[in-house]
Amino acid sequence: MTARAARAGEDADDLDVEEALALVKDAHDRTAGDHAPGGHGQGAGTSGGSAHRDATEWTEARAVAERAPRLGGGRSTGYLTPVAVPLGSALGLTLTAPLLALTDLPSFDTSAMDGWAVSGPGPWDVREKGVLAGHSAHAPLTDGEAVRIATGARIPPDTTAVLRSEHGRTDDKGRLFATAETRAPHTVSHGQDIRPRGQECRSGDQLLPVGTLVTPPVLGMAAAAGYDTLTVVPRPRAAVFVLGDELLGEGLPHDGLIRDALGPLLPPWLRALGAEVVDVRRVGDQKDALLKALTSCDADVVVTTGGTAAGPVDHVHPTLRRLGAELLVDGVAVRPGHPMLLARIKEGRYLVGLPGNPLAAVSGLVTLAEPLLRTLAARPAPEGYTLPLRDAVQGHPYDTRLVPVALRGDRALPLLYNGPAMLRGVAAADALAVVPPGGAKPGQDAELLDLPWASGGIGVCFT
Ligand SMILES: Nc1nc2c(c(=O)[nH]1)N[C@H]1C(S)=C(S)[C@@H](COP(=O)(O)OP(=O)(O)OC[C@H]3O[C@@H](n4cnc5c(N)ncnc54)[C@H](O)[C@@H]3O)O[C@H]1N2
Ligand code: MOO
Repeated sequence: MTARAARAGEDADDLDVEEALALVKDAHDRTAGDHAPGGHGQGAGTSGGSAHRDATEWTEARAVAERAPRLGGGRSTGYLTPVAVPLGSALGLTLTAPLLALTDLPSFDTSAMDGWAVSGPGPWDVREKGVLAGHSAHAPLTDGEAVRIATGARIPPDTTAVLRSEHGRTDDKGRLFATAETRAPHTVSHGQDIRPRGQECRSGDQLLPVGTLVTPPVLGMAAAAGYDTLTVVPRPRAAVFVLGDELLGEGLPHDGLIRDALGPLLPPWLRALGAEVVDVRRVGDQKDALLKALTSCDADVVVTTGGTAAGPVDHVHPTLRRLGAELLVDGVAVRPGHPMLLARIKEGRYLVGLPGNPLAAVSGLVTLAEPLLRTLAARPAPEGYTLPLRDAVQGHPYDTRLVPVALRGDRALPLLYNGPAMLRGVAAADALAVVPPGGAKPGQDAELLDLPWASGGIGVCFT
């Protein structure tokens, strides 16, 4: 680390979130549509020349990606073949069968409190040996008898109620009395503090419907109801191929070479979208390199970065042609990211081609990879929502713009440094705002796409 980097690290320790945001949010007289102080180049919202001639409209592109697995032969549901997995591996997956109770819950009459199981009205003679949770049946109580009982313990037959420990006292002869706190001393209401068998469910009851996302409480519910495994849609297997000979895996940029920003960004983001990342590779710019990489990979979804345009070493389109792949989306009317593409390589195998510019790649990820993976994994669609934008956002004349925003109270604050080659804005963002062609005025409602970790949802499984 250089002295300067070390100093920056020290400074960063002192920054709170607001200060960090001040580095990327609107300040002074810049409009939120600017990409950077003095920003030009890097393609303003209107950059990139004229719209791609056959570009698919942004909403339609997402719909095509979502539908693709349902239409490509194979399973009409679109999702992958369900498997039974141990509870410990099911978090974030979707149930393909309703969760039916395998037992009554509680499965026996249970004490809800620590105290005494009593039979009939008090006072009661207390039996010597108490009842602890996890022990099997005890002898029935006789009228006027009590036994010490723990929360969760099985109720002895002929118990009429449980008297909480703080509501009873024993005299020196070991006789138990209900104290004044029970309002009507000597009596406890029938069934008090007993959880009857089947109170929550009977064996066979439907606890959760098909399509439920497995969350931590679902895992707990399934375990309580007797499950060791759950039948779920497995995670789609994704591979990441990072194209470009100009990319470095470590160190500082030099001699026209730059750091690969997408190799570190994509795998955890794909995991947050529900994928299992099975392969991350750098693929060189030689003519056959991508073809070779694709033919040696059996992932459900291959995500490539770079090489989508028409430059001399942009191999994605020619390789797809050589493979006889079906192009489902070839360019989207969105900025950044318009050269993104989606192809079906063969039945059940997809390629999402992300542009090389890093924010353009993020745009392709949320536009094409997210809905595709969602259908393959049978995950529920995120709830759409809108918030008013705090500031105006410059629009593209024809294309939708995706602009990093920070959520502050009930407003979305557009962030600077949102040019296609920049990650500085999105690195501080909570969501991407969908800005329609022509732009948005201050206070105008914008649709927001939460970044998968920002909502604190189940997407936060990076493992
Ligand atoms: N004549 C035209 N040129 C370009 C157009 C166009 O319409 N006509 N579109 C521009 C737009 S918009 C984009 S986006 C890019 C897409 O290009 P590619 O997908 O072919 O990507 P590359 O050329 O390989 O790279 C573009 C840019 O991004 C950098 N890059 C690539 N990979 C990474 C990475 N893993 N980490 C960091 N940076 C990366 C690369 O060095 C380039 O600077 O095309 C425009 N050109
Ligand atoms: O405008 Mo490009 O699609 O840089 O992202």
